Amino acid sequence: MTRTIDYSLYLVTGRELLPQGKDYFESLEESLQGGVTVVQIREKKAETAEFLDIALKSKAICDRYNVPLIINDRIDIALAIDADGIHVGQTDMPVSMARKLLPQKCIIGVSCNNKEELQKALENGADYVGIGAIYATQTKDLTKPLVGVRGIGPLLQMLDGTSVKAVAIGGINSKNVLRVLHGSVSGTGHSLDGIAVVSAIVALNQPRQAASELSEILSEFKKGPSIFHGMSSAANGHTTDSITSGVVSLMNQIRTLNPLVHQITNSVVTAQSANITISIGASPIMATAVDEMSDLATICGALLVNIGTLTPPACAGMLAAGCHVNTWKKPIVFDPVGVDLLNKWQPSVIKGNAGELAALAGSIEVTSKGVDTVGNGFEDPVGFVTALARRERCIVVLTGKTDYVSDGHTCAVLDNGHEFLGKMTGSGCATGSCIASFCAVASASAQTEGQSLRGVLAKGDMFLASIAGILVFNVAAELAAARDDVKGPGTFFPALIDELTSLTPEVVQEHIKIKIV
Ligand SMILES: Nc1ncnc2c1ncn2[C@@H]1O[C@H](COP(=O)(O)OP(=O)(O)OP(=O)(O)O)[C@@H](O)[C@H]1O
Ligand SMILES: Cc1ncsc1CCO
Repeated sequence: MTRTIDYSLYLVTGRELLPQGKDYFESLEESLQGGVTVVQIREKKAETAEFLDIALKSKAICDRYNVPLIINDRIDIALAIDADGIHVGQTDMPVSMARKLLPQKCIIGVSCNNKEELQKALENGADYVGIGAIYATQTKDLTKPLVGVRGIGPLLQMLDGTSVKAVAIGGINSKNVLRVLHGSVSGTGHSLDGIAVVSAIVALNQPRQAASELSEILSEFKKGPSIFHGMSSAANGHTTDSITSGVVSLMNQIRTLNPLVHQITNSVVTAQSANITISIGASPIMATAVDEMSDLATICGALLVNIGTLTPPACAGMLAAGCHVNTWKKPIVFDPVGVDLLNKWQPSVIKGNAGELAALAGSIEVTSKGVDTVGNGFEDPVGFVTALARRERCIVVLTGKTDYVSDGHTCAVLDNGHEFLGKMTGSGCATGSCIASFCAVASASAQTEGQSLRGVLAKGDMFLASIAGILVFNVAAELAAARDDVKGPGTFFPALIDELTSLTPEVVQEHIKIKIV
């Protein structure tokens, strides 16, 4: 009988990484006390006798904690110490051959970097796969491309319907583990069975503490319901009435809370978006320098990243800002054109027009001319946003004449707005500023007392906040366009700022055009 293995926190040893003066066996024991659930002994340089000695002593320690032990590469050592399994790389003993040599109870794991390697591992009967490298690391020379967080999901999907388990490896630590867990869930809801770490435990003086922190994050993540582990939305329970009263409540709070909304946006709209943010009752800060990002993340209520006119310094700022804001569990609204940033941090909301979201989704149904969408948009916009929200594990907002907001289960269809918005540059960017401002309010006012936030990337109902941002902007646009002093898009914009400034929740409630599908 093969032993059932809990892959959650998979420690790969690395003696060369131990802090000066730290004993290898002491470090191993402390890691086990912290909650490591499986150990792989990796000794690339040791002679056989030394490897054997380390493996035997490690086995005795692991046995005391009832934690299975796996040997890297060396079948002879695995056999000699009666290990629970063996882990092979792509250039080591093939899985099928190892299977013949090892007792039936031994599990076999294999490192995989891409679909071809994973397919081979499946055909050869591997019990688990180590997917990596996710991030660049110093523990291993990389000869293959990084898988990246977003590369994990498609590989996990290949394991659907099999009993093969998967862990991700490469540069994972307590800072990025939640991003890896959230960002790697496949479109079919397949999530990682665990994460493998080396330096995030071994290189520390307090491995017990490091392991226990990682273990807590992992178990909080796994507690969440199915595909939506830790996602910020209560959309499932929403009705049009609950949305209307939720929007009224967010509007009532925004002017007293006056949240600081950090926006890294394009050079075309920076001042315009900052003014719109002020008019709805929030406070903009449009900083882009990398050095400021860590401090800003502590004081802002939400972050907006819009990549319309991307320059290398702004890109570096976006990278840093998103990582810091994720760490503080604050909302991020992403207005996309390029997707690589999403390997580094997890947005709470993605907002775009049909052309932008089609590009993000890899769909050819809709194309863009510059920043504008060509044609009528998607044939099934509700299906599209719902699928994209599921895939990206965040709220997705599709703007246009009609706006669609989905959390992957429920879709809200919003029919407010005015055609003048389509004739003004940066109206989509402004919608993003409004959404980010309400995300800041929803996050700040979220009821989280007594609730662990360890498995969650941002608190608050981002579905409701996205709807509030769109409604406030679009109802004010209707009021502005109807004014006698507004003759066209030129006079419309100042009137829009005025209407946003004086807009009340009661007026929004009167004008709201919403359907839940
Ligand atoms: N014809 C229209 N009628 C009503 N509302 C509209 C119309 N066009 C756009 N809007 C509203 O304007 C806002 C921006 O949406 P849009 O899809 O135009 O963004 P965008 O294409 O990203 O804009 P930009 O690239 O100029 O920033 C949304 O709130 C949307 O509801
Ligand atoms: C016109 C334009 N060009 C790059 S960003 C932008 C603002 C609208 O998205």
